Amino acid sequence: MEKPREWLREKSIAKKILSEANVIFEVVDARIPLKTRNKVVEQLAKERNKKVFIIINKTDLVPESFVQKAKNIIEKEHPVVLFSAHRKTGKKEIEKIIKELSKEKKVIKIGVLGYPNVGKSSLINTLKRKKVATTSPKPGMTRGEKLIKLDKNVYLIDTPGIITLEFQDELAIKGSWIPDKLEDPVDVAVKLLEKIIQNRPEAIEEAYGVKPVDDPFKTLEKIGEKLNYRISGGTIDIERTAKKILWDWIKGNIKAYWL
Ligand SMILES: Nc1nc2c(ncn2[C@@H]2O[C@H](COP(=O)(O)OP(=O)(O)OP(=O)(O)O)[C@@H](O)[C@H]2O)c(=O)[nH]1
Repeated sequence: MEKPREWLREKSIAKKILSEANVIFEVVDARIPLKTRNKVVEQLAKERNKKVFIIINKTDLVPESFVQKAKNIIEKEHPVVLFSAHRKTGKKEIEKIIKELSKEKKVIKIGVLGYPNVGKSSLINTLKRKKVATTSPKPGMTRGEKLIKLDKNVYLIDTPGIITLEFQDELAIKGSWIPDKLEDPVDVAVKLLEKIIQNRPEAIEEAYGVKPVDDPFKTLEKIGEKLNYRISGGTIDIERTAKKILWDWIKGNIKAYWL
């Protein structure tokens, strides 16, 4: 099958970074830590013998026991750091890793990779102690790669999110696709609600004050009703409700998580 040009461009960015970097920090989202691991990036790193550290970011959004479970699974393959750019936890551990790495080589270049919106720029800004990378809840805000000097002989390579060949729907559920650009936001919001209902239904009640029902579409309607999103004639504006739910998910306003 012919690959879309976008995919080839991304894969070539990933390849370039993997050849330039001595080591990779792959950032994942603590709410969906296994789903936001990028298999293409990890495979490319393996082929090039580059060590991968998995930085589980946004740990402030999930319980400690959940993230510990994810850590135990991922640690079978790669070293893991539990991190929160918002709370600045895990920073010392990462600095220790960087210190160790710089003992092995004269110049260290760390490629920071991961899906859009997982917090790559936030990680870089935390390590740099000031804002050098643009952060935004809008996925895909980092454009082009950037070399950031962290210390004498230590550099970070900031990158745009690597998503490779995936469907928009799956990306949106990973928080990596702008809801307004989806062809069918209602369908995606229903899939997301289904996941939330399966894994942590109380997150819906916490976010919207609405008790979820087994049927995710009915739950979406109930949320729209509660938000009072209506179109002329008074019927629920399903599409607006769907986009609101997807944005809330991206922004971390819905406290659900799964492996
Ligand atoms: N709750 C929480 N939110 C975070 C954390 N780190 C980042 N975020 C939020 O996640 C969103 C994305 O963060 P960025 O640092 O811009 O993510 P990125 O991976 O560089 O994004 P792209 O530029 O789209 O590739 C922003 O709204 C951040 O405020 C964290 O530790 N906890």
